[in-house]
Amino acid sequence: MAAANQRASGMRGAANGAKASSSGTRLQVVDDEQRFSDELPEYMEHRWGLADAGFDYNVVAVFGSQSTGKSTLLNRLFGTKFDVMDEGNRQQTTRGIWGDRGSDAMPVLILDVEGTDGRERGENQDFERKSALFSLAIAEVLIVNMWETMVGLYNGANMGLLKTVMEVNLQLFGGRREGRTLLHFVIRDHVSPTPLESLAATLRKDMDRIWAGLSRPAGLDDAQLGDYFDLKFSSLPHKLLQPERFEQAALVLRRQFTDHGSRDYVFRAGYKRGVPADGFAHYARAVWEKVVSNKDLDLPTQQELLAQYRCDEIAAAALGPFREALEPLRPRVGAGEIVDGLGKAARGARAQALGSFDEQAARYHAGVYERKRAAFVQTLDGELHSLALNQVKNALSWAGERFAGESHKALEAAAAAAGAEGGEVAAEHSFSAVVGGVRQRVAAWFGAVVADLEIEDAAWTLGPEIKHMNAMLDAATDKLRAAEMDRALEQLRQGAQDTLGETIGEQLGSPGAAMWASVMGGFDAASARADAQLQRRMDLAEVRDAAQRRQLEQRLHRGVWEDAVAALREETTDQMVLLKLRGALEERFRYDDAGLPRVWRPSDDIDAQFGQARAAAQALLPLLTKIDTSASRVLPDPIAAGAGSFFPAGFAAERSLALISGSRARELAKRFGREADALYLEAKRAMVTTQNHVPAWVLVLLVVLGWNEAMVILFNPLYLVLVAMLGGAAAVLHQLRLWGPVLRAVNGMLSMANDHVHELLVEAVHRTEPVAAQGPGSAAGAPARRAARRVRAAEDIELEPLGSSGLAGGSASGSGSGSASGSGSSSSLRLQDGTDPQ
Ligand SMILES: Nc1nc2c(ncn2[C@@H]2O[C@H](COP(=O)(O)OP(=O)(O)OP(=O)(O)O)[C@@H](O)[C@H]2O)c(=O)[nH]1
Repeated sequence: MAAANQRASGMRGAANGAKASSSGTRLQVVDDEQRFSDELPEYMEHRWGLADAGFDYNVVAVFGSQSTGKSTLLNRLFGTKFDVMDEGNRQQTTRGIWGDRGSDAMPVLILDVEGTDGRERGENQDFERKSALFSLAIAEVLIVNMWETMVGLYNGANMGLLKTVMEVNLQLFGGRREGRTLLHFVIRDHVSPTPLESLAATLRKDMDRIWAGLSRPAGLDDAQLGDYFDLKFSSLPHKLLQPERFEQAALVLRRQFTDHGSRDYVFRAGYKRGVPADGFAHYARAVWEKVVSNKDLDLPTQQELLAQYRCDEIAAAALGPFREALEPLRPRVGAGEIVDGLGKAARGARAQALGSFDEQAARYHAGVYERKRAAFVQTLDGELHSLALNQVKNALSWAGERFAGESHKALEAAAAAAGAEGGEVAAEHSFSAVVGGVRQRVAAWFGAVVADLEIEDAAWTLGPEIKHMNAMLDAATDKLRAAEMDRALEQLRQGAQDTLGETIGEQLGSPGAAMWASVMGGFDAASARADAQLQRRMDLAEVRDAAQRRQLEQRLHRGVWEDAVAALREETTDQMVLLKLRGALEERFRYDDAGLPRVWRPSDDIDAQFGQARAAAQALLPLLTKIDTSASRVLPDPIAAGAGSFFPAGFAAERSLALISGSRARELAKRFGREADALYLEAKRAMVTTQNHVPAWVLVLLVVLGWNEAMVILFNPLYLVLVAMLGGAAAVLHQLRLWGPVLRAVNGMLSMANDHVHELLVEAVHRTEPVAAQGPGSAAGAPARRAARRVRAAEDIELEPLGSSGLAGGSASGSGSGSASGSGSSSSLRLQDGTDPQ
């Protein structure tokens, strides 16, 4: 077995040089090259199942010379399987420090320590001191194993080593160490008649002597051995010579380690190191490293270090499930969802994590635990705060949308209700009532979301988010109010436009001197009504700021004014103005005072009538060129914009008055003149047509006188054929619609003939001029003047086009001379029969 153990000792762990046994549950905690095993935590947890034992476990170590049956004793007491030296090959069996758990679920961690005085180590006592010091520091019970024959010996009983170890122990772990250590002396091969008490007394004296001779650190001068150690003594018979008694005594001794009820039960509460099982591995390593480095070590400080380490470990372990619990919720919140029950889940995960932390970490150094707990809480709450803020952000966004959406709907419903009530907004449909109601609902919903996320003892609160939400709702309300006022302005403006448009259409439809007074009266009434309604709408919408109210009033006034101006401009387009002027002209010229259409007779003074009617129509044009606001009681006089004015600053109030520019007015006057001329000619034609009507008796006379000629034609084949041909040609022309070109050709021929006659006449007049010069009263002069008038008339009649500007100027004088009195007027009349209308 020793060989096997050697082989085991010879193996080097890849990580730390220490190794586990190839069989069983033993672990070489410290190898013979003083390296501490990395596997101890794993053994504590899985192989030995001690990690969850809390404080309910014990640590036992053994101290003694090499090959004094230490492993044999431990195996008997705890059912372990530490290697025991082969009888036939006496050499060191245990190298380094081995650990194992007691059998039968005994919650005892046993450390089998390499024996002292080993041949293999020689003079080098370094390891045996360190291992002894380590055992003394971490074990509650240190079994000091020795042969009976060693009792009383100083070196043989390892008293020298024990002294050194106790001395260093005092220096390293002195002062404030917690828990004493039981030094359990087990005397082997007790075969002499010397009673155990006697042997114990000897050893106790040796211990006192050692203690007295210790060099103590400052402050520990009065420290007693009993302050640090309890001493207990047992003996066992010779294993080889008295095997049965040995086994029985070993069983009795075992009960001292297993029987809680036994009076000799060795594990007392006072020996506890205060290290929970799950922190033991770390603690043991820290002690070993301190022992190896031999630096100053304060055990409570070490416990603090341990506590820090363990608390961090526990916190990290508790953080895992905490994050796992919240992990599915994070992406949902990140995607903008408002996760139902997030607060509950968060609080649950937090409580679980803290509970788990408290359960394990509370066993450690109180100060460290409190600090670490606070840090852990901070970590948890930090993550929860971030999650909560994201949820609140989503809720905020949703609250904003919901507020805007519901408010819009409610306002539209209110507007519809107001429409049904004839535009009057009832208080319950007012902006403040409608939006206030929605806001209350949204705020309550948001408050519930926030309340769900609050954590009672968290360092943060979501109060600022409520403020944020209120600010957001304030801003959204302002926006809605502005939109509501825009809508109100639009409605009021529309209402004003409807009534005012009617007045404007009516007044400008038949313009007159009182037109502007009526229009302005309508404008004043519409403005005042709209203003009164605006005041009410502003009150209902809680627009309280005076400047804001003034601004809205000005916007309304400007809007109503602009609509009025737009309507006026529509009424004063070129077409409309010409229509109005023509209408005015026709009304006076074509209709009589009774409103009946005139039928012109030769006796009528058509020129005078025309002149008066045209003058009256032309007088309307200046009236339409500019809005006359002088009759308005509402509009400022002079009309202006700016602070305190009816119109907002920047509005070109004065310019808005102009309807028709000067150049446009002149152009319109020309066009109207031409249209008037056409009307005049039409009237003239109508009179000529009346005048040229062929009387019935002429027709009768024509039939009577032409009877013979008709008979001649009828009964003369030549004439008949000729008439038939002419009739056929006329029918063809009519069918082919060629009368137009034919008539134009005839006209051309007539025109040429006319020119020729004209020349002849002029020539004849020139030849008769000397006769006419004899005096106006001469008989020969009268036909010549008539001929001359005919010539001038003929000249005038030929001039085209009809109705040039000369008519507007010349004829406006109302001279009554038919064709503008020939005073340079280009207005002419071509009569098909070539006669002068006068
Ligand atoms: N005489 C005697 N021999 C014993 C007793 N117990 C064990 N032995 C023998 O002593 C030898 C050494 O026993 P171990 O248990 O290996 O001793 P150890 O102290 O563990 O040895 P190391 O681990 O090498 O220091 C073995 O051969 C045992 O059989 C005992 O009580 N009396």
